[in-house]
Amino acid sequence: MPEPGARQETQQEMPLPTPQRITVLGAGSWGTTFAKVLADAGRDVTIWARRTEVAEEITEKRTNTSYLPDLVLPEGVRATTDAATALADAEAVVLAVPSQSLRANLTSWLPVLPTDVPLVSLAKGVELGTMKRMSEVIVEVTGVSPEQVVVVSGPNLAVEVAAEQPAAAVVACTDHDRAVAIQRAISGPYFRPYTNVDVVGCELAGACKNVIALSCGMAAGLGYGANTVASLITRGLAEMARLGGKLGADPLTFAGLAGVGDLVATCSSPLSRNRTFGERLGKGETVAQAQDATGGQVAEGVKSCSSIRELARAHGVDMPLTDAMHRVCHEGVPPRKLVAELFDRAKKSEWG
Ligand SMILES: NC(=O)C1=CN([C@@H]2O[C@H](COP(=O)(O)OP(=O)(O)OC[C@H]3O[C@@H](n4cnc5c(N)ncnc54)[C@H](O)[C@@H]3O)[C@@H](O)[C@H]2O)C=CC1
Ligand SMILES: O=C(CO)COP(=O)(O)O
Repeated sequence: MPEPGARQETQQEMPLPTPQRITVLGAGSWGTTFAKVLADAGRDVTIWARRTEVAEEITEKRTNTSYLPDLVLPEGVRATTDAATALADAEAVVLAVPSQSLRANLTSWLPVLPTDVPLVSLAKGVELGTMKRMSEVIVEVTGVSPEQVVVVSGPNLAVEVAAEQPAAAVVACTDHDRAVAIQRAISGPYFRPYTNVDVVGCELAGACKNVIALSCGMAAGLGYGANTVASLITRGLAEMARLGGKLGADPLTFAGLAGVGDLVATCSSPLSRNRTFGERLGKGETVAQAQDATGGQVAEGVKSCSSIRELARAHGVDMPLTDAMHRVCHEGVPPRKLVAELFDRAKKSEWG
Protein backbone atom coordinates (compact mmCIF):
# COMPACT_ATOMS: atom_id res chain seq x y z
CA MET A 1 0.00 0.00 0.00
CA PRO A 2 1.43 3.42 -0.89
CA GLU A 3 2.08 5.87 1.96
CA PRO A 4 -0.62 8.58 1.90
CA GLY A 5 0.66 11.50 -0.14
CA ALA A 6 4.00 9.76 -0.68
CA ARG A 7 4.24 10.41 -4.41
CA GLN A 8 5.00 14.00 -5.33
CA GLU A 9 4.17 14.38 -8.98
CA THR A 10 6.73 15.89 -11.26
CA GLN A 11 4.70 16.79 -14.28
CA GLN A 12 7.93 17.60 -16.17
CA GLU A 13 8.77 13.88 -16.36
CA MET A 14 7.33 12.43 -19.58
CA PRO A 15 8.71 8.93 -19.81
CA LEU A 16 5.78 7.40 -21.69
CA PRO A 17 4.31 8.86 -24.88
CA THR A 18 0.76 10.18 -24.87
CA PRO A 19 -1.47 7.74 -26.76
CA GLN A 20 -2.95 9.50 -29.78
CA ARG A 21 -5.20 6.88 -31.42
CA ILE A 22 -7.68 5.71 -28.83
CA THR A 23 -10.52 3.21 -29.14
CA VAL A 24 -13.53 3.33 -26.84
CA LEU A 25 -15.31 -0.01 -26.51
CA GLY A 26 -18.90 0.79 -25.54
CA ALA A 27 -21.19 3.49 -26.94
CA GLY A 28 -23.48 4.06 -23.99
CA SER A 29 -23.84 7.16 -21.92
CA TRP A 30 -20.30 7.31 -20.51
CA GLY A 31 -18.44 5.67 -23.39
CA THR A 32 -19.85 8.22 -25.85
CA THR A 33 -19.17 11.11 -23.50
CA PHE A 34 -15.65 9.89 -22.83
CA ALA A 35 -15.06 9.73 -26.58
CA LYS A 36 -15.98 13.41 -26.72
CA VAL A 37 -13.59 14.18 -23.85
CA LEU A 38 -10.80 12.38 -25.73
CA ALA A 39 -11.56 14.07 -29.04
CA ASP A 40 -11.74 17.50 -27.40
CA ALA A 41 -8.37 16.71 -25.83
CA GLY A 42 -6.98 16.27 -29.35
CA ARG A 43 -7.03 12.48 -29.65
CA ASP A 44 -8.08 10.45 -32.71
CA VAL A 45 -11.10 8.44 -31.50
CA THR A 46 -12.93 5.35 -32.73
CA ILE A 47 -15.92 3.93 -30.86
CA TRP A 48 -17.11 0.34 -30.88
CA ALA A 49 -20.91 0.13 -30.56
CA ARG A 50 -22.93 -3.00 -29.96
CA ARG A 51 -25.84 -1.89 -32.14
CA THR A 52 -25.52 -1.06 -35.85
CA GLU A 53 -27.94 1.86 -35.68
CA VAL A 54 -25.91 3.48 -32.90
CA ALA A 55 -22.65 3.09 -34.83
CA GLU A 56 -24.25 4.53 -37.98
CA GLU A 57 -25.77 7.46 -36.15
CA ILE A 58 -22.43 8.33 -34.53
CA THR A 59 -20.51 8.12 -37.80
CA GLU A 60 -23.11 9.85 -39.98
CA LYS A 61 -24.60 12.46 -37.64
CA ARG A 62 -22.11 12.55 -34.76
CA THR A 63 -24.97 12.02 -32.32
CA ASN A 64 -26.13 9.20 -30.03
CA THR A 65 -29.63 10.32 -29.24
CA SER A 66 -30.82 7.23 -27.39
CA TYR A 67 -28.27 7.96 -24.64
CA LEU A 68 -27.42 11.65 -24.92
CA PRO A 69 -30.08 13.66 -26.81
CA ASP A 70 -28.16 16.97 -26.70
CA LEU A 71 -24.67 15.74 -27.56
CA VAL A 72 -22.90 16.46 -30.83
CA LEU A 73 -19.56 14.69 -31.04
CA PRO A 74 -16.51 16.51 -32.42
CA GLU A 75 -15.69 15.97 -36.08
CA GLY A 76 -13.61 12.91 -36.81
CA VAL A 77 -15.09 10.63 -34.16
CA ARG A 78 -16.28 7.48 -35.90
CA ALA A 79 -17.98 4.30 -34.79
CA THR A 80 -18.21 0.70 -35.93
CA THR A 81 -19.71 -2.54 -34.67
CA ASP A 82 -16.64 -4.44 -35.83
CA ALA A 83 -14.19 -4.78 -32.94
CA ALA A 84 -11.25 -5.64 -35.22
CA THR A 85 -11.75 -2.46 -37.22
CA ALA A 86 -12.26 -0.40 -34.08
CA LEU A 87 -9.10 -1.72 -32.48
CA ALA A 88 -6.74 -1.57 -35.48
CA ASP A 89 -3.76 0.66 -34.57
CA ALA A 90 -5.19 1.59 -31.15
CA GLU A 91 -2.54 3.06 -28.85
CA ALA A 92 -4.86 2.83 -25.85
CA VAL A 93 -8.18 1.05 -25.33
CA VAL A 94 -10.99 2.38 -23.16
CA LEU A 95 -13.41 -0.19 -21.73
CA ALA A 96 -16.84 1.40 -21.33
CA VAL A 97 -19.34 -1.40 -20.88
CA PRO A 98 -21.25 -2.24 -17.67
CA SER A 99 -19.22 -4.14 -15.08
CA GLN A 100 -21.28 -7.34 -15.13
CA SER A 101 -20.77 -7.64 -18.89
CA LEU A 102 -17.06 -6.76 -18.95
CA ARG A 103 -15.77 -10.35 -18.73
CA ALA A 104 -17.97 -11.62 -21.58
CA ASN A 105 -17.20 -8.60 -23.75
CA LEU A 106 -13.45 -8.84 -23.10
CA THR A 107 -13.52 -12.52 -23.96
CA SER A 108 -15.19 -11.80 -27.28
CA TRP A 109 -12.74 -8.97 -28.09
CA LEU A 110 -9.67 -10.95 -27.01
CA PRO A 111 -8.64 -12.22 -30.48
CA VAL A 112 -8.36 -8.62 -31.73
CA LEU A 113 -7.53 -6.76 -28.50
CA PRO A 114 -4.01 -5.30 -28.38
CA THR A 115 -2.40 -6.40 -25.12
CA ASP A 116 0.63 -4.12 -25.31
CA VAL A 117 -1.22 -0.82 -24.85
CA PRO A 118 -2.86 0.76 -21.77
CA LEU A 119 -6.30 -0.67 -21.02
CA VAL A 120 -8.43 2.04 -19.43
CA SER A 121 -11.35 0.91 -17.30
CA LEU A 122 -14.37 3.17 -16.80
CA ALA A 123 -16.80 0.68 -15.22
CA LYS A 124 -17.80 1.10 -11.59
CA GLY A 125 -18.75 -2.25 -10.13
CA VAL A 126 -17.67 -5.50 -8.52
CA GLU A 127 -18.27 -8.71 -10.45
CA LEU A 128 -21.02 -10.99 -9.19
CA GLY A 129 -19.85 -14.48 -8.33
CA THR A 130 -16.11 -13.72 -8.30
CA MET A 131 -16.21 -10.53 -6.15
CA LYS A 132 -13.47 -9.15 -8.41
CA ARG A 133 -12.79 -5.51 -9.17
CA MET A 134 -12.79 -4.57 -12.86
CA SER A 135 -8.99 -4.29 -13.09
CA GLU A 136 -8.75 -7.82 -11.69
CA VAL A 137 -11.19 -9.06 -14.32
CA ILE A 138 -9.17 -7.33 -17.05
CA VAL A 139 -5.88 -8.84 -15.88
CA GLU A 140 -7.46 -12.27 -15.56
CA VAL A 141 -9.10 -12.31 -18.99
CA THR A 142 -6.39 -10.59 -21.03
CA GLY A 143 -3.26 -11.73 -19.20
CA VAL A 144 -1.81 -8.18 -19.18
CA SER A 145 0.21 -7.01 -16.20
CA PRO A 146 -1.67 -4.97 -13.56
CA GLU A 147 0.58 -1.97 -14.34
CA GLN A 148 -1.02 -1.77 -17.77
CA VAL A 149 -4.53 -1.25 -16.42
CA VAL A 150 -5.66 2.32 -15.78
CA VAL A 151 -8.84 3.26 -13.93
CA VAL A 152 -10.65 6.54 -14.54
CA SER A 153 -13.16 7.49 -11.86
CA GLY A 154 -14.64 10.49 -10.09
CA PRO A 155 -17.71 12.75 -10.04
CA ASN A 156 -18.45 12.47 -13.76
CA LEU A 157 -22.16 12.34 -14.49
CA ALA A 158 -22.12 11.83 -18.25
CA VAL A 159 -24.79 14.37 -19.15
CA GLU A 160 -22.91 17.16 -17.35
CA VAL A 161 -19.54 16.24 -18.86
CA ALA A 162 -21.15 15.99 -22.30
CA ALA A 163 -22.40 19.56 -21.80
CA GLU A 164 -18.78 20.59 -21.09
CA GLN A 165 -19.50 21.49 -17.49
CA PRO A 166 -16.15 21.56 -15.63
CA ALA A 167 -15.31 18.35 -13.79
CA ALA A 168 -12.32 16.67 -12.23
CA ALA A 169 -11.48 12.97 -12.18
CA VAL A 170 -8.85 10.51 -11.02
CA VAL A 171 -6.59 8.46 -13.30
CA ALA A 172 -5.37 5.56 -11.21
CA CYS A 173 -2.63 3.14 -12.16
CA THR A 174 -0.07 1.27 -10.10
CA ASP A 175 2.44 2.52 -12.68
CA HIS A 176 2.52 6.26 -12.02
CA ASP A 177 4.13 7.04 -15.38
CA ARG A 178 1.33 5.28 -17.23
CA ALA A 179 -1.23 7.22 -15.19
CA VAL A 180 0.51 10.43 -16.25
CA ALA A 181 0.41 9.39 -19.94
CA ILE A 182 -3.35 8.77 -19.74
CA GLN A 183 -3.81 11.96 -17.72
CA ARG A 184 -2.25 13.88 -20.60
CA ALA A 185 -4.37 12.00 -23.14
CA ILE A 186 -7.68 12.95 -21.49
CA SER A 187 -6.96 16.44 -20.11
CA GLY A 188 -8.99 19.17 -21.73
CA PRO A 189 -10.67 22.52 -21.23
CA TYR A 190 -13.51 21.10 -19.09
CA PHE A 191 -12.02 17.81 -17.86
CA ARG A 192 -9.20 17.85 -15.30
CA PRO A 193 -7.81 14.47 -14.24
CA TYR A 194 -5.49 13.94 -11.26
CA THR A 195 -3.24 10.90 -10.94
CA ASN A 196 -3.35 8.34 -8.13
CA VAL A 197 -1.54 5.02 -7.70
CA ASP A 198 -4.29 3.53 -5.52
CA VAL A 199 -6.24 1.41 -8.00
CA VAL A 200 -7.88 -0.67 -5.26
CA GLY A 201 -9.28 2.37 -3.46
CA CYS A 202 -10.49 4.11 -6.62
CA GLU A 203 -12.27 1.00 -7.86
CA LEU A 204 -13.87 0.15 -4.54
CA ALA A 205 -15.03 3.72 -4.01
CA GLY A 206 -16.55 3.88 -7.51
CA ALA A 207 -18.44 0.63 -7.02
CA CYS A 208 -19.60 1.33 -3.46
CA LYS A 209 -20.88 4.85 -4.11
CA ASN A 210 -23.49 3.47 -6.53
CA VAL A 211 -24.98 1.42 -3.70
CA ILE A 212 -25.04 4.40 -1.35
CA ALA A 213 -26.67 6.47 -4.12
CA LEU A 214 -29.43 3.86 -4.27
CA SER A 215 -30.00 4.36 -0.54
CA CYS A 216 -30.06 8.16 -0.87
CA GLY A 217 -32.56 7.97 -3.69
CA MET A 218 -34.65 5.59 -1.63
CA ALA A 219 -34.62 8.04 1.29
CA ALA A 220 -35.76 10.83 -1.01
CA GLY A 221 -38.48 8.58 -2.42
CA LEU A 222 -39.70 7.91 1.10
CA GLY A 223 -39.99 11.66 1.60
CA TYR A 224 -36.95 12.18 3.81
CA GLY A 225 -34.84 15.32 3.52
CA ALA A 226 -31.29 16.61 3.80
CA ASN A 227 -30.50 15.22 7.25
CA THR A 228 -31.22 11.67 6.14
CA VAL A 229 -29.32 12.00 2.88
CA ALA A 230 -26.30 13.59 4.59
CA SER A 231 -26.33 10.84 7.21
CA LEU A 232 -26.41 8.16 4.50
CA ILE A 233 -23.60 9.80 2.52
CA THR A 234 -21.43 10.06 5.61
CA ARG A 235 -22.10 6.59 6.96
CA GLY A 236 -21.78 5.24 3.41
CA LEU A 237 -18.35 6.80 3.20
CA ALA A 238 -17.45 5.21 6.53
CA GLU A 239 -18.42 1.73 5.37
CA MET A 240 -16.72 1.96 1.98
CA ALA A 241 -13.53 3.27 3.61
CA ARG A 242 -13.73 0.39 6.10
CA LEU A 243 -13.81 -2.10 3.22
CA GLY A 244 -11.02 -0.26 1.44
CA GLY A 245 -8.88 -0.26 4.58
CA LYS A 246 -9.26 -4.00 4.87
CA LEU A 247 -8.34 -4.56 1.22
CA GLY A 248 -5.22 -2.41 1.26
CA ALA A 249 -6.56 0.85 -0.20
CA ASP A 250 -5.08 4.22 0.70
CA PRO A 251 -7.51 5.90 3.15
CA LEU A 252 -6.86 9.26 1.44
CA THR A 253 -8.50 7.97 -1.74
CA PHE A 254 -11.87 7.97 0.03
CA ALA A 255 -11.45 11.66 0.84
CA GLY A 256 -10.67 12.38 -2.80
CA LEU A 257 -12.51 12.70 -6.11
CA ALA A 258 -13.12 8.97 -6.55
CA GLY A 259 -14.41 8.78 -2.98
CA VAL A 260 -16.33 11.63 -1.42
CA GLY A 261 -16.36 13.53 -4.73
CA ASP A 262 -18.21 10.85 -6.67
CA LEU A 263 -20.31 9.93 -3.65
CA VAL A 264 -21.66 13.47 -3.26
CA ALA A 265 -22.32 13.88 -7.00
CA THR A 266 -24.10 10.57 -7.41
CA CYS A 267 -26.06 10.74 -4.17
CA SER A 268 -27.26 14.30 -4.81
CA SER A 269 -27.99 14.48 -8.52
CA PRO A 270 -31.27 13.58 -10.19
CA LEU A 271 -29.10 12.72 -13.22
CA SER A 272 -27.72 9.66 -11.41
CA ARG A 273 -29.32 6.42 -12.60
CA ASN A 274 -28.57 4.77 -9.26
CA ARG A 275 -30.11 7.56 -7.21
CA THR A 276 -33.14 7.65 -9.52
CA PHE A 277 -33.53 3.88 -9.28
CA GLY A 278 -33.50 4.12 -5.47
CA GLU A 279 -36.02 6.93 -5.53
CA ARG A 280 -38.41 4.80 -7.53
CA LEU A 281 -38.06 1.97 -5.01
CA GLY A 282 -38.67 4.45 -2.19
CA LYS A 283 -41.86 5.56 -3.91
CA GLY A 284 -43.11 1.97 -3.98
CA GLU A 285 -42.07 0.67 -7.39
CA THR A 286 -40.75 -2.87 -7.65
CA VAL A 287 -37.21 -3.59 -8.83
CA ALA A 288 -38.62 -4.77 -12.18
CA GLN A 289 -40.64 -1.55 -12.59
CA ALA A 290 -37.63 0.60 -11.71
CA GLN A 291 -35.50 -1.42 -14.14
CA ASP A 292 -38.00 -0.86 -16.96
CA ALA A 293 -37.92 2.86 -16.26
CA THR A 294 -34.12 3.18 -16.61
CA GLY A 295 -34.55 2.83 -20.38
CA GLY A 296 -31.94 0.14 -20.88
CA GLN A 297 -29.22 2.11 -19.07
CA VAL A 298 -27.33 0.51 -16.25
CA ALA A 299 -27.81 1.21 -12.52
CA GLU A 300 -24.71 -0.66 -11.35
CA GLY A 301 -25.56 -0.53 -7.64
CA VAL A 302 -28.46 -2.95 -8.04
CA LYS A 303 -26.08 -5.82 -8.76
CA SER A 304 -23.03 -4.48 -6.97
CA CYS A 305 -24.88 -4.35 -3.65
CA SER A 306 -24.78 -8.16 -3.74
CA SER A 307 -21.17 -8.58 -4.88
CA ILE A 308 -19.87 -5.91 -2.48
CA ARG A 309 -21.85 -7.52 0.35
CA GLU A 310 -20.19 -10.86 -0.43
CA LEU A 311 -16.77 -9.23 -0.61
CA ALA A 312 -17.33 -7.48 2.73
CA ARG A 313 -18.51 -10.71 4.36
CA ALA A 314 -15.52 -12.61 3.01
CA HIS A 315 -13.26 -10.08 4.74
CA GLY A 316 -15.31 -9.68 7.92
CA VAL A 317 -16.24 -6.05 7.19
CA ASP A 318 -19.53 -4.61 8.44
CA MET A 319 -21.41 -2.74 5.66
CA PRO A 320 -24.94 -2.19 6.98
CA LEU A 321 -26.14 0.12 4.19
CA THR A 322 -24.89 -2.19 1.45
CA ASP A 323 -26.53 -5.08 3.26
CA ALA A 324 -29.77 -3.10 3.49
CA MET A 325 -29.74 -2.33 -0.25
CA HIS A 326 -29.23 -6.01 -1.01
CA ARG A 327 -32.25 -6.81 1.16
CA VAL A 328 -34.43 -4.31 -0.70
CA CYS A 329 -33.22 -5.15 -4.21
CA HIS A 330 -32.94 -8.93 -3.89
CA GLU A 331 -34.95 -10.08 -0.88
CA GLY A 332 -38.05 -7.98 -1.38
CA VAL A 333 -37.79 -6.14 1.95
CA PRO A 334 -39.86 -2.92 1.82
CA PRO A 335 -37.66 0.22 2.09
CA ARG A 336 -39.58 1.65 5.05
CA LYS A 337 -38.99 -1.51 7.09
CA LEU A 338 -35.26 -1.07 6.65
CA VAL A 339 -35.21 2.26 8.41
CA ALA A 340 -36.46 0.59 11.59
CA GLU A 341 -33.96 -2.24 11.15
CA LEU A 342 -31.02 0.11 10.67
CA PHE A 343 -31.97 2.15 13.75
CA ASP A 344 -32.47 -0.97 15.87
CA ARG A 345 -28.86 -2.06 15.48
CA ALA A 346 -26.50 -2.04 18.45
CA LYS A 347 -25.34 1.47 19.28
CA LYS A 348 -21.67 2.11 18.54
CA SER A 349 -18.99 4.78 18.36
CA GLU A 350 -18.67 6.80 15.16
CA TRP A 351 -15.28 5.36 14.32
CA GLY A 352 -15.65 1.98 16.01
N1 LIG B 1 -23.04 7.34 -17.26
C1 LIG B 1 -22.24 7.92 -16.40
O1 LIG B 1 -22.48 9.06 -16.00
C2 LIG B 1 -21.03 7.23 -15.91
C3 LIG B 1 -20.91 5.85 -15.98
N2 LIG B 1 -19.80 5.23 -15.49
C4 LIG B 1 -19.67 3.77 -15.53
O2 LIG B 1 -19.36 3.40 -16.87
C5 LIG B 1 -19.87 2.08 -17.14
C6 LIG B 1 -20.70 2.13 -18.41
O3 LIG B 1 -21.77 3.00 -18.11
P1 LIG B 1 -22.68 3.73 -19.19
O4 LIG B 1 -21.97 4.02 -20.44
O5 LIG B 1 -23.26 4.87 -18.48
O6 LIG B 1 -23.76 2.58 -19.41
P2 LIG B 1 -24.94 2.53 -20.47
O7 LIG B 1 -25.94 1.60 -19.93
O8 LIG B 1 -25.33 3.93 -20.82
O9 LIG B 1 -24.24 1.90 -21.77
C7 LIG B 1 -23.64 0.63 -21.76
C8 LIG B 1 -22.98 0.35 -23.10
O10 LIG B 1 -22.39 -0.94 -23.04
C9 LIG B 1 -22.91 -1.73 -24.12
N3 LIG B 1 -22.97 -3.14 -23.73
C10 LIG B 1 -22.17 -4.10 -24.20
N4 LIG B 1 -22.46 -5.27 -23.68
C11 LIG B 1 -23.48 -5.08 -22.83
C12 LIG B 1 -24.24 -5.93 -22.02
N5 LIG B 1 -24.01 -7.23 -21.97
N6 LIG B 1 -25.22 -5.38 -21.28
C13 LIG B 1 -25.46 -4.06 -21.33
N7 LIG B 1 -24.78 -3.19 -22.09
C14 LIG B 1 -23.80 -3.70 -22.85
C15 LIG B 1 -24.27 -1.13 -24.42
O11 LIG B 1 -24.67 -1.45 -25.73
C16 LIG B 1 -23.96 0.35 -24.25
O12 LIG B 1 -23.34 0.85 -25.40
C17 LIG B 1 -20.69 1.68 -15.89
O13 LIG B 1 -19.91 0.85 -15.09
C18 LIG B 1 -20.93 3.00 -15.18
O14 LIG B 1 -21.04 2.85 -13.78
C19 LIG B 1 -18.77 5.91 -14.95
C20 LIG B 1 -18.83 7.27 -14.87
C21 LIG B 1 -19.95 8.03 -15.33
O1 LIG C 1 -20.70 7.24 -11.95
C1 LIG C 1 -21.42 8.15 -12.22
C2 LIG C 1 -21.07 9.56 -11.91
O2 LIG C 1 -19.75 9.70 -11.51
C3 LIG C 1 -22.73 7.91 -12.86
O3 LIG C 1 -23.63 7.54 -11.90
P1 LIG C 1 -24.96 6.74 -12.31
O4 LIG C 1 -24.50 5.46 -12.93
O5 LIG C 1 -25.71 6.57 -11.04
O6 LIG C 1 -25.70 7.62 -13.29
